[in-house]
Amino acid sequence: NDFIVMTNPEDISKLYRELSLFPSLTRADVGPVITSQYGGKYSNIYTEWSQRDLERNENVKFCRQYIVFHDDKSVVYSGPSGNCTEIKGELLSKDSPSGDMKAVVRESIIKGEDKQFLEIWSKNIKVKSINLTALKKHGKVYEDDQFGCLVWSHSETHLLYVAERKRLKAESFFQSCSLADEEEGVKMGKEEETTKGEQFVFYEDWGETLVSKSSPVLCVLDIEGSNVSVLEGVPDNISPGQAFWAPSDTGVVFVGWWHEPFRLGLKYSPNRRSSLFYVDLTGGQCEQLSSGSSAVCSPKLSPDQCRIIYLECAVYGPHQQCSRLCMYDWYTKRTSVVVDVVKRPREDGFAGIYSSSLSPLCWSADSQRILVSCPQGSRKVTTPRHLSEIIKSPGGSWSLLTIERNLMVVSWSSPNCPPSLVMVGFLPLGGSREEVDWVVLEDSQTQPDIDWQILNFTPPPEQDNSQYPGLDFDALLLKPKDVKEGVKLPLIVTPHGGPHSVIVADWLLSSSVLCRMGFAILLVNYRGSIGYGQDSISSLPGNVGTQDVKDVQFAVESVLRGGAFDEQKVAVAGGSHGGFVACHLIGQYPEFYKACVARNPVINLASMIGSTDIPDWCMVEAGYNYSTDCLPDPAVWEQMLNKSPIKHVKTPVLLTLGEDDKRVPPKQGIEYYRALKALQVPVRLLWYPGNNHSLSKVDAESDGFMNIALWMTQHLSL
Ligand SMILES: CSCC[C@H](NC=O)C(=O)N[C@@H](CO)C(=O)O
Repeated sequence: NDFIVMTNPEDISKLYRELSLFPSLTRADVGPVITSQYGGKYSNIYTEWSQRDLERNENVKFCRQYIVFHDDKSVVYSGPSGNCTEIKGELLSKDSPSGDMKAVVRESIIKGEDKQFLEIWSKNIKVKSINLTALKKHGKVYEDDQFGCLVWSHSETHLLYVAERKRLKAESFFQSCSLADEEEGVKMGKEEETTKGEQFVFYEDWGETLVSKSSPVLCVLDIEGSNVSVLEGVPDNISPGQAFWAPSDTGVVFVGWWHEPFRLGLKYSPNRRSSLFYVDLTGGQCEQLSSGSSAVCSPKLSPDQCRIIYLECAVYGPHQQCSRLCMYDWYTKRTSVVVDVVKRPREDGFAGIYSSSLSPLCWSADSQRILVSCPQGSRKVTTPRHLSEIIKSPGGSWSLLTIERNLMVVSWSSPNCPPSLVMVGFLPLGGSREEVDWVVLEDSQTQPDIDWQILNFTPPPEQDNSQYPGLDFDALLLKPKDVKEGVKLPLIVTPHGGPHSVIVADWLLSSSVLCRMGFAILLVNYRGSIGYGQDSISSLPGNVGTQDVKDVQFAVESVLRGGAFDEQKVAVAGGSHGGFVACHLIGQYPEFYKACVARNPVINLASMIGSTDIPDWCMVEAGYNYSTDCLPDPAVWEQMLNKSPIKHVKTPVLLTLGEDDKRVPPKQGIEYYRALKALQVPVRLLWYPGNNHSLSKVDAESDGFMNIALWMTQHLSL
């Protein structure tokens, strides 16, 4: 076995640096159709990208434009127009529907203080710059993809956005206003209203990644008068977001999340009670457009402004579920289900919709079809409304960035191809069987040294789920290419988090670097993952720590039987619920795994329920129903403890924890660290300040990767 795994830290960091250069596509907008002086028609395509900058220790955002000549049915010529430009300080931006203007919400530090501005650009002039901070009509503008939006009215005279509700300045009962403050107030012509005794009042927030987001309000800028107003009429017990202008700009449609009796984390949790609402601009009346007993998100108005499509799922239960695609008819006020929940994958392969956000534009030009990108097993595909028309795609993952007048912009990537392949193509007419003629705008660099495949597994009869029998699952296997015969590779097993999420055949930075170092990586989509039908999802709650763990072990042992891997050099790594599975694996199969890495792992469900932003998750995954008024019950706690991985362990563990994680508080990892120390098991703990659940800040991610790689090489004795 003369195969050498890369172990030198200098070489590993060089490789990481090289592969981390590939940017990812975050957005694409198609501009209006322009007719050139020679009669040819073209549109500009604006794209935004994100790239890690290891030197500056930040993710940089940049844009690049392309020009696409077409005849409304096919692309005639396309190419980039100009080079990339870095984007700084822009929180939100949006071109007006005609393409004549652009709105930007910008953050700028002035004299050491954060200020927010709303800018209007026309041609090459910034025609307005409104200091939103000085106006004091509201708090900070929401730039997140849960609530945030920046939307032009159809008339292009108003802009709609979401911001934190204004809070009165809180003062102590014992503090008198300083002379300087008073003078400043008098100079500005407005003395700020203050309130006493409210300084330390607790404000609930919406949890992980949405801390400091508590009470959003809908705001409208009247561009002509530079006047900002906060919309009235939204009920007080509702947090509004994902808003857009109703047909003819008569009012605003939005998703409202109930925040009573208290807020629960929203990130990765589209199962929160919410509804579609309409607030009328003249009377301020608010109307509920969808049932109040489900969870809805991502409403999109059709180009003919007659219908709204949105996603719907059940409240509570598994956090990610198979969604229903619903349609609300603006004029008949009737709602229909366009695509229902799919329990088992159908004959044609369609397994249901698993998404909590549709693309910003997803309608065909005739307002008859919808395009959705979502996982179907280990692949991510884009499907039009008629299911038989699933666009046949090569392996890998397709993401729809936008569709405008039937011109689709997609990004494609696979485990050996970074996601810079931007393609455009026209959606064939409804009913036609024509294939899409894709044109590549930005090519990508395939990694010839990485081989990958999708493996399918049928659990053995004794591990079948009696309530949901006959469920299969699959896994992605990445291997270094062209390994000599007889060479046995070290194997890193990776269960995903969630548990109701999935690893699709996408570009995965850390897996590709580990693969180039000489490891094989097995990423297992155990039963309970999304993309395989609702039954698969429903089969896991109550069985966490057993079904997921056994599926992963079954996949690993099946792969090892193939003889291509070194049974003495198997390690496991996972984050969050994936960390829970990893820690269970080393507890349940003590001699099998030689090293373990866990990022923000769930260690003890019983102790986590009181500190996570999603206590319902602990109840549901332990097999119980959740209600907001449920009080601690010793029998439930006993079950939660029994299902947790804090057991006898011999395997060395590397823990990577985010100080600001609201989802799986780092105390979970500390609990495990202490147990391992007491057992005298080698453990190393990395503590990342300023990081939350994902540990995705550039320095935490790159430092975490290096430590993981070196932990593996050390404990697999490479
Ligand atoms: C109470 S923590 C639940 C686990 C967590 N689920 C949702 O946030 C999790 O596993 N997260 C995954 C992403 O889905 C992760 O990899 O962080």
